[in-house]
Amino acid sequence: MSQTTTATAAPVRDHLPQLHAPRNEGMPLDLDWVRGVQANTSAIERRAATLPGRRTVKKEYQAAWLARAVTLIDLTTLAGDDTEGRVRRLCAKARQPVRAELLDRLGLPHITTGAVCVYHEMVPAAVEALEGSGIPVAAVSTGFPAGLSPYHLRVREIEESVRAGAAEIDIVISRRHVLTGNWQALYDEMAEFRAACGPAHVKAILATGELGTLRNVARASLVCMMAGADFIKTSTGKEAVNATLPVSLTMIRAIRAYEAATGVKVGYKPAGGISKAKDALVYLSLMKEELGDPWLRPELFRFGASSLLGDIERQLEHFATGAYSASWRHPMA
Ligand SMILES: O=C[C@H](O)COP(=O)(O)O
Repeated sequence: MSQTTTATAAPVRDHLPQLHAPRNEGMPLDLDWVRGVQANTSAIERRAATLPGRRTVKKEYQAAWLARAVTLIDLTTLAGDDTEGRVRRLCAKARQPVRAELLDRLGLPHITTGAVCVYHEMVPAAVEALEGSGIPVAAVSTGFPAGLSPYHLRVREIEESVRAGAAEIDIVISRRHVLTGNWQALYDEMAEFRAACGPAHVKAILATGELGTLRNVARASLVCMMAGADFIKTSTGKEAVNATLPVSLTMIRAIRAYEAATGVKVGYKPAGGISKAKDALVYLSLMKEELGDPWLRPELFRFGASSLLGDIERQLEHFATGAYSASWRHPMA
């Protein structure tokens, strides 16, 4: 049962400068709703298992879809040996992620990535390097990746990153609140983190690989949205298991349920281990099928990825020239 997703036109043609979606103002914690959420793990896993083998996008549209995927990448470096120089090179890549000549040959518009994602200390360098580009800087925060530094310092870290110019803050939640079913504590934490973000949009990293069950993933997604998360994000990239398709289905369906109840569209960011162009196409078709076209834009969908762009570039080069280039020709920074 191969269902083919077809684009009606080159899907990147309408790529606009980066805009954020309206904020999610949140709602009071509805514990009955949270406790009533179930996740049918075997059904979710069965559905997820059918996704990679399907022909998701027709061949003739693939280059355009891959270019679309580039516009959705939070181009990321989160390494202990990050330097301002590396971040500046990454930002140059974000401004021009694919060679102009290649895009011209494919008849595609010039594009940028969705954002650049760095640690707090690298925010000023990224802000300076991206000035005038319209590309937002995202800062990981709140004691990323474990989220176990003193609580007041986690709140302070958010405020400092916003002051340094980050337009997006990727916070990590306290996994223990999920594992102990303390939904009130998770809600309060998320609401305070959101308030500390001020005008910056907030992505809630659930670290799903550490939450035990898909039911916990579904409930944590819902609580974070109720507390005002603008995006929910799977992983830090540092857990043993990061973004997976079953987790994505679970979180996407929580987003759908939240929209049905509140009318508010919350964004989705799978992160960690997404490094192949073909995986990006699977995610795009999943978003289109489960949530629809609004979630194919940077306002509502991002890939958290450090090496995906290199593989997409190689595929685009193949579309343009018929030959693959070596991966070393596509350095990130
Ligand atoms: O949020 C982004 C992730 O840390 C990137 O993970 P990755 O290096 O596996 O692509």
